[in-house]
Amino acid sequence: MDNSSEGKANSIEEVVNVAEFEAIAKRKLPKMAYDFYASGAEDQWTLRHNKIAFSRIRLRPRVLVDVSKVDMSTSVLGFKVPMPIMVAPTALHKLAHPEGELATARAASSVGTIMVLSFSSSYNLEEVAGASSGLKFFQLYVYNDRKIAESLVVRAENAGFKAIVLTGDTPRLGRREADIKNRFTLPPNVTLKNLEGLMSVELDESKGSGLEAYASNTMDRSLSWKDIGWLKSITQLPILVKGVLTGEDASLAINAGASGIIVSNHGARQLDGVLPTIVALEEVVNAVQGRIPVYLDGGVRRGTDIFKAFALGAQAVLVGRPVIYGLASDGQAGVEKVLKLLSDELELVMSLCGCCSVDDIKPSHIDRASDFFSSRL
Ligand SMILES: Cc1cc2nc3c(=O)[nH]c(=O)nc-3n(C[C@H](O)[C@H](O)[C@H](O)COP(=O)(O)O)c2cc1C
Ligand SMILES: CCCCCCC(=O)C(=O)O
Repeated sequence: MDNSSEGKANSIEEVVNVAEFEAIAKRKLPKMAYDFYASGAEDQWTLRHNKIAFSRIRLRPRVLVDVSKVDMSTSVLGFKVPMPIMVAPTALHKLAHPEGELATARAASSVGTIMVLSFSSSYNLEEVAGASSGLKFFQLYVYNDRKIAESLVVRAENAGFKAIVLTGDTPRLGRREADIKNRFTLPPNVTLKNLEGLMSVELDESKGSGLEAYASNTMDRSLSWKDIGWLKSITQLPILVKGVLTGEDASLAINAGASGIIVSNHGARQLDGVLPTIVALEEVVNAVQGRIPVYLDGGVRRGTDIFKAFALGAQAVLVGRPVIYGLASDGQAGVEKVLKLLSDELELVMSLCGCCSVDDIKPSHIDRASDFFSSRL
């Protein structure tokens, strides 16, 4: 990726873009933690292309538009937010910072946006709910023991979470070779805190990634579209399906009663070789035909990326690694800075493209005849 200022900042004060947080985080974190956060599956082709694909889309700005007022606000599942950028669910924030998900929740709340808390968080969902008054959704994995999901969904609803994000792309964990080499395991002060009292969490790293071995024993590989009905029978909350990359699955999600879709390849950590999300987005949006909202994550690092996702039909984006790197760099303040940088950049690109609201961002603001669209990659 051509990111000329990537990695140049020596301190938080010097950071001028989101990508620069990664180098600071890398310096601060133990190798095992940094590699866990940074890596993708296998050859990491999709990891690279999640970003490259954004850079291949050109913008078509409109000029001499009155942009003296630019409003980035939108609504997500009926909740008004000042910017269309959410915190994606990512595991184990305590590996990045002692205040972990508590700091992330406070940061999301202070900028007014939504945090999706990972099932695999290192503070439990009640602790995170109590950390800030901001809007939160809960991401769900379903284990072989379905009572665990049932218990967590009820707890999330009682704690005030406003939606369940069902991750559909993880019947097994992808092959993350850095974690295999590092024999990934958890330090004594970090665990999957939501599971305390429900099951013991022990990672066996003797043959490779302890997390992969653990997931392989616990994840319910039989989970399928019919289980959305089961999920709807245990919660009143809207359900977003995360991990959709095809029009076929988008239609199945709608038929199953999903309230929204997150186009995601899990930050390229599951199946290497799948389409970059910004490329998959158009097919999903075409299949959905406006019936439910479509959100996107994967490789979003610039306001221009967010703008391009909107031009292709996304109604909000989520960011994963940048939030973790901000957290590792400077706790709550670091996450706030990441979210603020992205929203400032979005406001600028909207102004420079002649868009006063996110609804003004249209397909005509991007160049559909570029090499990106003729070759798709
Ligand atoms: C370290 C890490 C942990 C993740 N943990 C989860 C998780 O627990 N549940 C989930 O649905 N997705 C998880 N994801 C995927 C993110 O929700 C999101 O799809 C991805 O990070 C977006 O790509 P980006 O990191 O390029 O922004 C994780 C991603 C990373 C990098
Ligand atoms: C439930 C155990 C597996 C946690 C995996 C977290 C995750 O999704 C990731 O990408 O890492």
